[in-house]
Amino acid sequence: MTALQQRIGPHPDGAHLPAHHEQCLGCGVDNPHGHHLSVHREGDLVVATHVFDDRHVGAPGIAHGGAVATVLDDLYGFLLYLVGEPAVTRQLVVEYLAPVLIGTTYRLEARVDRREGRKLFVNAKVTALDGRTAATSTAVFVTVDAEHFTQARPSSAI
Ligand SMILES: CCCCCCCCCC(=O)SCCNC(=O)CCNC(=O)[C@H](O)C(C)(C)COP(=O)(O)OP(=O)(O)OC[C@H]1O[C@@H](n2cnc3c(N)ncnc32)[C@H](O)[C@@H]1OP(=O)(O)O
Repeated sequence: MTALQQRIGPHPDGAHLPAHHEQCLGCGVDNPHGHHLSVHREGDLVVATHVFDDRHVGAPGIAHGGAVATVLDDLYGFLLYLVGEPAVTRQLVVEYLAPVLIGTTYRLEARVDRREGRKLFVNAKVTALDGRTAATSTAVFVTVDAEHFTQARPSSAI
């Protein structure tokens, strides 16, 4: 079994989900520039509790929109563990409803809305602990085979 197949699971409800790989910008524990996203499964949802820090600032005190998009994109990448197949982002849409504040705790959650062939239509939201939604998102992911991930470095495997 490859490392990718092992990561894909299955994973039971409540389980902590493995990072995509150690250097992943969203979730890799060894990436010093990364968000170190920690994600678990809640039924059909993938969920993270997350705090943006000073490395991800845009306007003073406010997370950069690209950083928020990065984290949402990576969170979607955990849905592949529920789907049971690797998939990659084809389209990512973010609605920034309110500033996402540096040093503030947010709940991030994502789910698969529907599947049509290889296309996964997914959605997500970023909610402050007082219940206010700071961002919503939709995306289209497309399932791929394992060879997709060896295009850049044929000898590498994830
Ligand atoms: C452990 C695994 C690691 C996972 C890491 C996750 C990290 C977080 C997520 C990411 O950051 S992924 C990185 C960013 N994304 C990419 O690098 C993907 C780059 N794009 C591609 O490689 C190709 O475009 C892709 C593999 C996604 C699709 O190419 P294909 O040639 O295989 O498919 P095609 O272009 O025919 O499109 C597939 C289907 O999607 C449809 N489609 C494309 N864009 C669409 C769109 N915007 N909305 C709706 N449908 C869309 C398209 O019409 C078609 O529908 P049909 O199958 O019904 O014909």
